[in-house]
Amino acid sequence: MEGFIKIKNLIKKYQLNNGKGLVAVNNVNLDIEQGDIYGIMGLSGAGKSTLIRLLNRLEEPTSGEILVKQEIVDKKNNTITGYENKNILKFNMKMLREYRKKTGMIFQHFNLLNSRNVAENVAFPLEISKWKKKDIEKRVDELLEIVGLSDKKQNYPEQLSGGQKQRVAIARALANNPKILLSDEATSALDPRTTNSILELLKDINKKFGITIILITHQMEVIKKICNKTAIMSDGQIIEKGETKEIFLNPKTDLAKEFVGNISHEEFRTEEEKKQREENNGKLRLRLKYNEDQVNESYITKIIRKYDVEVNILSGFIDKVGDIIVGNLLIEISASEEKAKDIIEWLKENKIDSEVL
Ligand SMILES: Nc1ncnc2c1ncn2[C@@H]1O[C@H](COP(=O)(O)OP(=O)(O)OP(=O)(O)O)[C@@H](O)[C@H]1O
Repeated sequence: MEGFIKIKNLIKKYQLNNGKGLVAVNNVNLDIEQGDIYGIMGLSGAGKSTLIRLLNRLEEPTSGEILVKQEIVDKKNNTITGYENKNILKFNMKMLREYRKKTGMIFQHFNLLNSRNVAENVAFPLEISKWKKKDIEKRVDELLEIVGLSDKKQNYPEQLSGGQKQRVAIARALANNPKILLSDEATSALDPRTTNSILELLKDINKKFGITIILITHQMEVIKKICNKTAIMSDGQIIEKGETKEIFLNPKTDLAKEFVGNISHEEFRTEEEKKQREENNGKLRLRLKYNEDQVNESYITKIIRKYDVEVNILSGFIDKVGDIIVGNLLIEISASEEKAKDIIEWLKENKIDSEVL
């Protein structure tokens, strides 16, 4: 299904005490489909938290639209007769309350109520929704079963590990059968193994209940593990977005390249692609030096197009030797031996100094 959540030209400006303005979210456009696990990645201060808080109006935007697909219900028969996109920024308090019920949220520090035990924490949103006591008990049991904490019903938050606390928070977020789950750095306070188990749980919930998940993180590992789509945020703007696989295999911006750089992404390749890489007899590693006239020429793009190969740039810098500008690039090419020879020959023809490492 398309266009479940459409974020259009969204802007959030803060007025600072010194009188200056700060644009935390700067003209963001995103199209999130139903069933997506959409990851928003960025460095500290990029605007991720602000963006996610705008999605349930914990923050009010300065301008823009957030369109969310809503059911049109025939109240007489209580049947769904169709769907329409509604701008949640135009919702009155009653509509907003209904929307928030269907939009769960989890946080880095869990935000549990310490005076309530596990069952009472999970029951909390149901009490607010005025469920009957009997129904609450049944639903709480269901939810604790989903998150694997049935045996901790009577425990208090202080008796739980970080991972268990996050499971309680997830159960609570799911209580009203939400359609959307917002996750604000939900695994940032957890160790790697617990992180994995929470990510597995989120993936399960997404599959089983068809809940669309929007998660923000500063960990590319999190994106890689569960997100089918990714947006990279910098200085309030989305600078790159698309299928996670595409971003891992062909990052376009320097920031995305940096995020992806240190992480192996072999699993994004198909079996056929993997086999082909094996047949390629490994990789050719070259150090290229080129002069001022050649600096602006995109030789890497030319090599990729001409020889249909994959090139990884391992490092690169432009140096000034006296008045002469010298480019220095370390690259790795996945190519058969034959192709590798052709590439070296082609570099020679183009007077690019190459050294096989
Ligand atoms: N209430 C506020 N008043 C003023 N400025 C704010 C407010 N909230 C956030 N900002 C500023 O907006 C920018 C984006 O902050 P935000 O918390 O959204 O970034 P982030 O990507 O989530 O970073 P982090 O990962 O560190 O939380 C920052 O420069 C921050 O200082």
